[in-house]
Amino acid sequence: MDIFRVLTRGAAINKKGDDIRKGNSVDYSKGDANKDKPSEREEHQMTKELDFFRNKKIVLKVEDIKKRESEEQDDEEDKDENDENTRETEEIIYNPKITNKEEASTLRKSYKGNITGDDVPLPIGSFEDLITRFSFDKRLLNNLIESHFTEPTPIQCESIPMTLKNRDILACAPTGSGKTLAFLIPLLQQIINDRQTVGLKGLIISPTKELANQIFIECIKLSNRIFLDKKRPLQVALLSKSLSMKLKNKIINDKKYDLIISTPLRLIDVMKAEALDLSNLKNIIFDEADKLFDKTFIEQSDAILGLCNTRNLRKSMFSATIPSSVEEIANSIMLDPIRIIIGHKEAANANIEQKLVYCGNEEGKLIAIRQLVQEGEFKPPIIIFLESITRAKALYHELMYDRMNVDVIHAERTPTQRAKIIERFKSGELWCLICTDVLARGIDFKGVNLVINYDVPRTAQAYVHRIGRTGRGGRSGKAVTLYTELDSLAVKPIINVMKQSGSEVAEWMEKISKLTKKEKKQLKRGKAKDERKQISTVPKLDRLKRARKQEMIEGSKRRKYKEDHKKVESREQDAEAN
Ligand SMILES: Nc1ncnc2c1ncn2[C@@H]1O[C@H](COP(=O)(O)OP(=O)(O)OP(=O)(O)O)[C@@H](O)[C@H]1O
Repeated sequence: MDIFRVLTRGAAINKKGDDIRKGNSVDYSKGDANKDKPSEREEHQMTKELDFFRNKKIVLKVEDIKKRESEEQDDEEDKDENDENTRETEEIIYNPKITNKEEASTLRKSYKGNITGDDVPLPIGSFEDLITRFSFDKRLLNNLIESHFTEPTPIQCESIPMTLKNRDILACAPTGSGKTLAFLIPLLQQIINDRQTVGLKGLIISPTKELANQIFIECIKLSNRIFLDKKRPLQVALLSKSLSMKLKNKIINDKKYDLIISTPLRLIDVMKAEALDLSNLKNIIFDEADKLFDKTFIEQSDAILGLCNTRNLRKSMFSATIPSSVEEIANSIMLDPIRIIIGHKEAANANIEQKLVYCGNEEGKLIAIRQLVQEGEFKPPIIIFLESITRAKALYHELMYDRMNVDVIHAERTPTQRAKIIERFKSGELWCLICTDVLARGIDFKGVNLVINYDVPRTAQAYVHRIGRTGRGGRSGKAVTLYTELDSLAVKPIINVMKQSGSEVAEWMEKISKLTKKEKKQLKRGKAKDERKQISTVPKLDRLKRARKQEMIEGSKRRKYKEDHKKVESREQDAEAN
């Protein structure tokens, strides 16, 4: 499989980072990868993306704020920070963009927003609107601008004013469309508004450690230098194993944090030990809500809600996919909720070009990957999803053998290993990441070019989230799903997603109807999963040779370790004798 060696020569990755917004993107400017240089049109698009301050008026205002801030810091060092916030916003005159229902309706039409509920507040048309309508905190606004967030995305236009009006919300918006900030910005503002109260005021629940960590990092950036009074900074924590031990052993005060981000089990463990004071909790957010209320997590989410029993607790649910079963749950636990749908509920992000590739059988899948390489479609960074740990490992070994720059993440890898691999992938050092569904949701790798579903996902939701690792933050991306004879049922929901997302579909796909109940049951039973053949295109004899070679290498490593160990022991004995 020399073909993969093509990938290890020529192309270079810019190791400074992958944030296209900071001008650092994968650099294909050398060797064979020269052809992958962004076209003029793409460059123009990138420049447009980089033009954060399209509205010149905002630039002036931001500069005004900063100038005044430094002048005032010199003059009035002892002034109460919070009084200053209010005065500052009163002095600067902003023109809100959305002032009436007609403007709101035009804005909503522009992003296909379907908002239902009683007494729905107006959306914001810019972050400026927050200042006029909600006395938005100056520091928070500065932190947003310093992170280059100058205009709200559609889900942010809707969810921020609704949260600030204390409404429960159920929000569904495409992958990579800024849902994290959509709940973080108003939550932090709520905490600032409630600055007199000491103790935990907000909880964010996420299904995986990686996602919880990502939300925490984003939250730290946004809450930077925000003080709730002269000496008390706004305190945010990720509920890690060590923090939960410290809370349980009373090494840390249970009122220390204003906001905690956690996975369900870790939180329940701390709550049950009564190591967190929940008496002042005002907000709870379920990110990836459909996951948190599906059969794997529902008991845990229910337990959390049972333990958070403060009056008027505001609840929010966010996801890129909200099936009707989750809507029912939301309606049963929320008070007078507002339902926000951006785009089509069952569609994938429209920036993703989706493709289905028929491979006949398992061998065909490896051949299809080689073909992608030959056709120049295999442009890193790439994520490949498989349905099980065993299969992810097998593909990893297969591609490793071909000297591909690849690593694998699944539940059997330690948290440290997972974090290191993610870091390498983000920095561009690692080109291709193989994984199971542990990374299918929420994780924000900015510049991913291609997602490959090596195994067809079992549900439309899983498909939307997996392919949503590309095409984020307004960029475009590609998703290729490989399927075999065994997947004739499993591709049906995917074809539907493709149709809903406006993707081009072949004639035969048009004819495919929805799954019948019987077919759904069959799919759930995972028939194809049991019947899939091992991953390899290498003949059996070669595989045996490979295994033998691997055994010899391992054996030689073991012998060397023993010899080294003996040498150290004898040196220590000599030293003792002398
Ligand atoms: N207002 C904004 N302006 C520019 N970029 C933004 C804005 N809001 C968010 N982003 C960027 O968009 C990217 C995707 O955001 P985020 O991770 O919140 O997506 P998401 O909707 O939660 O996706 P998923 O459904 O996959 O979890 C991030 O890199 C984020 O920094």
